[in-house]
Amino acid sequence: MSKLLHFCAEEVTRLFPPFLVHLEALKETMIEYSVKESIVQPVRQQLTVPNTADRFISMPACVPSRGVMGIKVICAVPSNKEKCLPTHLGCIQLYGLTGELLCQMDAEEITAKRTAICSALASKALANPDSKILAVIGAGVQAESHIQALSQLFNFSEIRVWNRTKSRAEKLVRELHDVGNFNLCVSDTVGSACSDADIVCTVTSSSEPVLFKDHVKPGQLSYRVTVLFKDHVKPGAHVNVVGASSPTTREVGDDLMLSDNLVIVADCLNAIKLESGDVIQSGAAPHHELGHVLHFPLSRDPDQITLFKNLGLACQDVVTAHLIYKQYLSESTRS
Ligand SMILES: NC(=O)C1=CN([C@@H]2O[C@H](COP(=O)(O)OP(=O)(O)OC[C@H]3O[C@@H](n4cnc5c(N)ncnc54)[C@H](O)[C@@H]3O)[C@@H](O)[C@H]2O)C=CC1
Ligand SMILES: O=C([O-])C1=[NH+]CCC1
Repeated sequence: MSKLLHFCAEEVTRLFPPFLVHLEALKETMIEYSVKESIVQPVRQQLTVPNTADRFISMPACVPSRGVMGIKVICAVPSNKEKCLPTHLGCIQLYGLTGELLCQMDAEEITAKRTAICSALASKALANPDSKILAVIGAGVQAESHIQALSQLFNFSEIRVWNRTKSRAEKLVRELHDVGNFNLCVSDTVGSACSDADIVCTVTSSSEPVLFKDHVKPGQLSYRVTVLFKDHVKPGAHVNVVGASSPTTREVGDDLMLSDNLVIVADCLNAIKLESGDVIQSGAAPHHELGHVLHFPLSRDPDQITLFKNLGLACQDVVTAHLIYKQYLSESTRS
């Protein structure tokens, strides 16, 4: 093997594709995955570190149309927050179809941005195009990337952030005060953040189990956290559910998951049935895949609530890493 090309976090930032290029590439990728079925991607492996909520996740995908395959390994370590370390750390290896290792790169920014872009694509396809109020539940890395991405596609007048630790929401609002021409503010409760919101994003993680008596089914041990209930969400709203990507974690109450008025869209129908605690524990039936609704627009009743379950897919990482690698190659050829 020749010398390994490694892009550290700073180089990934420098080589990162512009927002609209990234958006278009991920839109094509999701359609390719669901409609053309030309991407090979198993449901990822998630190893839980014993007696913790920490996960070691390996995510391979092969994208023949772009001539690449690759794997992201990502460690989700919620308790890193207390140590002031990133809670999602990882690396992507990119290979050519002949098997040569093209490069490897830091996965933090890729994970943050490609996840938010997929929520933005789902929102564009499913939400009211004239959405004015965005509610963000959580104030970590994904909260920031979701505010950045969604505010580029919608003309919001107000964005509200709720977080369990209010000071973190206040910090995020201070940091993003000049992102756009909208009122960015902190809400005291999930209910007040979501009241009249056109789009809601749940972007939380939980480290300690919290047992909610009303929500525990007979025979079920526990689930970690539920932050969003049906009463929080107005008819016609769109919800992106981004946290809770393991069978024992939740963000959404059964009342919303099982509502007759709800349409559930997943990034991957195979994965949602194995990974989403909200779907598995509520018994809700997902209806569509993101790639399908991007290709064949859904006609929906204006009072229906749409919910996009965003688990995150390896093909999104491989395609983003490929855009970064191509930018590197074009700079190398020029110099
Ligand atoms: N769908 C996808 O592709 C991806 C999903 N994620 C998931 O999104 C979620 C957020 O990720 P990051 O923003 O990177 O994490 P982060 O660690 O930066 O932020 C986590 C947020 O969750 C909040 N939180 C923690 N425990 C909570 C609880 N019990 N109740 C309410 N809020 C709580 C924290 O206050 C913080 O605001 C995580 O669950 C993560 O695993 C992350 C990356 C990709
Ligand atoms: O797709 C992804 O990278 C992740 N999904 C949940 C944790 C990390």
